[in-house]
Amino acid sequence: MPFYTQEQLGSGLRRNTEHQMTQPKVLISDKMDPRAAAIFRERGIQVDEITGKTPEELAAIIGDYDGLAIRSSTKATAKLLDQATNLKVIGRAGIGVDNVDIPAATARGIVVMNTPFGNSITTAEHAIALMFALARQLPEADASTQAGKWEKNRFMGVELTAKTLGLIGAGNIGSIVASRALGLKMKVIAFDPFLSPERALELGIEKVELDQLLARADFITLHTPLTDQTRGILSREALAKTKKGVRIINCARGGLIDEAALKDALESGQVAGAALDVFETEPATASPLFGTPGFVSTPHLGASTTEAQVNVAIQVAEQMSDFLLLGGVTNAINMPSLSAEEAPRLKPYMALAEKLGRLLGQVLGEQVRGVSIEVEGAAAQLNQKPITGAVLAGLMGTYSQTVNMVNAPVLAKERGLDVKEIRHEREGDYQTLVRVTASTPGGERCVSGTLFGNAAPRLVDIFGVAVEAELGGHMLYIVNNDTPGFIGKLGTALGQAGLNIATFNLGRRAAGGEAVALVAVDDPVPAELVQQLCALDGVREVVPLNF
Ligand SMILES: NC(=O)C1=CN([C@@H]2O[C@H](COP(=O)(O)OP(=O)(O)OC[C@H]3O[C@@H](n4cnc5c(N)ncnc54)[C@H](O)[C@@H]3O)[C@@H](O)[C@H]2O)C=CC1
Ligand SMILES: O=C(O)CCC(=O)C(=O)O
Repeated sequence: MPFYTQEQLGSGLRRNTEHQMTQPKVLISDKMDPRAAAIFRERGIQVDEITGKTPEELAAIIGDYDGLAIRSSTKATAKLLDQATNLKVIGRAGIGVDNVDIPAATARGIVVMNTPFGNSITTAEHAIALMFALARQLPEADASTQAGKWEKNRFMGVELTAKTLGLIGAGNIGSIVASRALGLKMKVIAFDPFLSPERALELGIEKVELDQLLARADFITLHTPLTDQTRGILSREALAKTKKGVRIINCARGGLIDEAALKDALESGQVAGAALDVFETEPATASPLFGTPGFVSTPHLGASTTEAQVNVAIQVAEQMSDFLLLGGVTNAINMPSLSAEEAPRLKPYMALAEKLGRLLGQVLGEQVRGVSIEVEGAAAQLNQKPITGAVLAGLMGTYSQTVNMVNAPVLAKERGLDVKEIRHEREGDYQTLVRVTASTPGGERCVSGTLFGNAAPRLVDIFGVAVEAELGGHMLYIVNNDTPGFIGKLGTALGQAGLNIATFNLGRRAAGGEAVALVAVDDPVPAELVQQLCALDGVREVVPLNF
């Protein structure tokens, strides 16, 4: 699967093993609102809903699918993805993608997308709900009352008004929590190294360092992803620096808080209350924290409202369908976005770019040290990233079976390929042009192409020689001395080898100088014929090409 071609994406069809065209197939492997499956079906995608499978059971069936729609239960590990031989897209109906091995997916050319906003209000509301639960000890009071105890004097709460809320992480969800907390007349401070002072001002919150937040906050709520920097951000040492009697809420990810240290801090009274929706190990069916006074928990319910689940189900199904049917890319973690509206306009450019990359890869091989991709005229109005991805996929596709637009930029970087992007808004000789220049030890070599009728890719220049050729199927690239009679000899050799010529395109640097022929033939060119052609008088180079 070197490149998601028109056949693989955008036509709504896919090749099955018998090379027949079939509908794309999606597996929904976690419990999801039924609207997701309905959307896939409405858009002509086959869908199976198979939930609760073990990793081994999932590995046995995943090879059948083009798309995998998940929430947080399915673990898309490298081991599972090894079996996912047809998979093109993983859609996470939610925000956190820590259950997906992103580098493994990228390396296999699988786009990973999430739905970053569909459940954020719901999760922010859950954090606020837990803050109230802690402030007024609602779970304990409820349990006691329903046990017939009526312990009115046991449950003395605290007001939220005028208290300081410390946000760790003020992104999507953190900023919604801030707005709700400000409505409750709390003072909000935030530790987030990526929060700009302007944004803090706009949110009406104070940006502080972590130690200041620990020292000042009456309530702390966490809203960061789990990364190497945030793991254990509320460590034993950090908890010791908090204001005595602080209350802590975590609706983000388990692993942000040292759970053993939290238990000790609750028992010592340093922390008056803690509410966790997320745990280091999930499902958390046992935890030393369970039963600790002041501890409240929910089973990762942050996103569990009807509204949020409908939002994320619809969004993930639409995004995955757009990708599988039209090539549109929205909210991808490992690929630049490409809207479903942009995708049809970009598609012919991506086909052109892929062919130019493939041409360079086949002619120059391992000599290519870097590429510069220039877009000119109409092409410069478009998103250049997909064009670059397509050039790289074509270039590296000549020696890698696994490269595609998704993993090409990463693979290029890994291989030390220097990639440059240049944009010329003004038209040159053509209304639209893509030029790819490869740097090689022997100097720069450049090919250019345009679109005829805004749709049909054509090569217009190869290494400084003007030609006009459609790149497709089996071809021969021949460089020879421009002498009378050469074309006749070439035609005879091809005819004797039983190879039918489909199209013949010629160009030359100067009369009597170097000439170039691009010949499209109906069948693959046998190696013996290449040798025979190399031996013809005046031939300098013969390269069989496949597109
Ligand atoms: N409990 C649940 O069911 C749900 C949990 N979540 C989780 O909530 C978390 C937050 O989600 P969003 O707000 O949408 O993410 P976001 O990406 O919009 O915000 C994360 C914020 O954390 C900040 N951040 C990153 N590294 C940091 C560090 N070292 N120290 C302090 N701040 C740092 C970022 O700058 C960003 O502002 C994620 O972990 C997500 O997976 C999301 C939805 C539901
Ligand atoms: O799908 C869920 O219930 C979990 C949501 C979540 O954790 C997320 O979106 O990051």
